Amino acid sequence: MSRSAHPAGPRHGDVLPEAHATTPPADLNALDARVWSRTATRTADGALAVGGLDVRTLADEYGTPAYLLDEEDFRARCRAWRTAFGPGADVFYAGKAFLCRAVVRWLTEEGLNLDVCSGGELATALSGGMPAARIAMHGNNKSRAELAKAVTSGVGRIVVDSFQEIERLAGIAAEHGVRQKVQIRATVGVEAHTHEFIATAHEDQKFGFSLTGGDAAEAVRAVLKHPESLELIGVHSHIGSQIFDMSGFEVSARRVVGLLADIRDEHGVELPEIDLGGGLGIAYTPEDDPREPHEIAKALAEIVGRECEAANLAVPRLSVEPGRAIVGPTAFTLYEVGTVKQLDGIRTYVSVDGGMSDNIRTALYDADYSVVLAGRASAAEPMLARVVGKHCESGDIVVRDAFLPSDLAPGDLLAVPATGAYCRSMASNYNQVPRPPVVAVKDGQARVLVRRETEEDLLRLDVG
Ligand SMILES: Cc1ncc(COP(=O)(O)O)c(C=O)c1O
Ligand SMILES: N[C@@H](CCCC[NH3+])C(=O)O
Repeated sequence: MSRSAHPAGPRHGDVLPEAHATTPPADLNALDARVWSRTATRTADGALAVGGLDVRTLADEYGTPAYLLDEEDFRARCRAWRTAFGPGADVFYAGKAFLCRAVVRWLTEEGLNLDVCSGGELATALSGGMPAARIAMHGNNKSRAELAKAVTSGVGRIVVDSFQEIERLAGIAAEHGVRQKVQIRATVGVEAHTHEFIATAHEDQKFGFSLTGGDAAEAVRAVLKHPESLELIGVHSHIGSQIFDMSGFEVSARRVVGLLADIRDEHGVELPEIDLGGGLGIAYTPEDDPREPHEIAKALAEIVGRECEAANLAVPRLSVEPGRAIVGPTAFTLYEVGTVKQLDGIRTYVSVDGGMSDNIRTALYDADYSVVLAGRASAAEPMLARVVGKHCESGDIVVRDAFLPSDLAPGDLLAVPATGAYCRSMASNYNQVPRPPVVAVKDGQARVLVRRETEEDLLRLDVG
């Protein structure tokens, strides 16, 4: 994803059929600020440290693999988004990127709202103390139970995604005597420049109501037929994920405002809100160049303001739903090297003690990551290697092509940055491998947010 075609780089005469790394970095021990969280640094003797803690100590204490989450960075990113959008807009953190109760508390304290898309995410949000009114619920196939829980908990909005769901939700809200606020998920017909699995606004896909096909207008009519149980507050668009190019968001904003104008013309109502979703890309490697929240906020406010003026509409309240852009850069995964296998003339495989069960993104989206030797610094020559996991799958790749010091050996610690989003939340127990813990670090203190799974945890579910 977002991967440019890199020419193969030289390495000990190896043949590198599909190498993506370019030339070795000038300093293999350097921590590039684009991919590392803000408190990541090297200690005087060269080890990686974060939140004031040396990864060697963290590995001893919490084991590997482990996700280490920089709380200060997380909070700073929340504040940057809040400040950029200001009091006239709402920032909903997309819980799917990574959610646990501590994160919910941080979000609540930092003034963010929360987007959930399953009963489990809703339960975590409520259990972590997020006021229900600040929760938005998504999903293309919410169950009756999930809808009922959302309605009875008092969630601030439900984003409806199908005609069946509109009727289902109207019935549930009526049953509970609730007038539920809803937004309509519109498919705005944008081909977002990202991996096809995570683009969501082109016509041929499962989410939302098509604008061009007229389904979005029909969905508005369907919602407005239930004035006692549904209150239509706005239109929602999410064009995809890991996007760098602002033009897709601009087209989306223009089309969403166009729909608001059509609704005003047909029904005589001006809807008070629009949500332009999440999707802002982050740097997984130093080649990626993401936009900052204030640039995004400015661009979106300008386009919405301009389009509303042209359509003679009052500017609606704007909301956005960043997930990856908040949590992605705040964590890295710490692994221990188990084997280093040099296949002469082919490549070097470095096996770590995790893999596709803690980071499926490389296998699923062909995603790029970077990696550094974390337990020490090294002045050895760079070698081009592939960092792989321990699973019974040859596609079990963590970092496809990485320059690491050639004195790398079993027992060394490696750290893969930018794994805060969609790694723990998409982790699996493939090969009955227990999922790693999430450990928050701040000001020299570490705190387990999500503990490591144990074999007992796995066996507890096995009741046959
Ligand atoms: C509706 C919705 N909002 C927000 C997000 C968050 O996206 P990201 O983590 O790319 O910001 C997603 C996921 O793509 C989504 O489906
Ligand atoms: N899970 C995806 C993004 C999809 C987000 C949800 N719509 C990723 O890792 O990039």
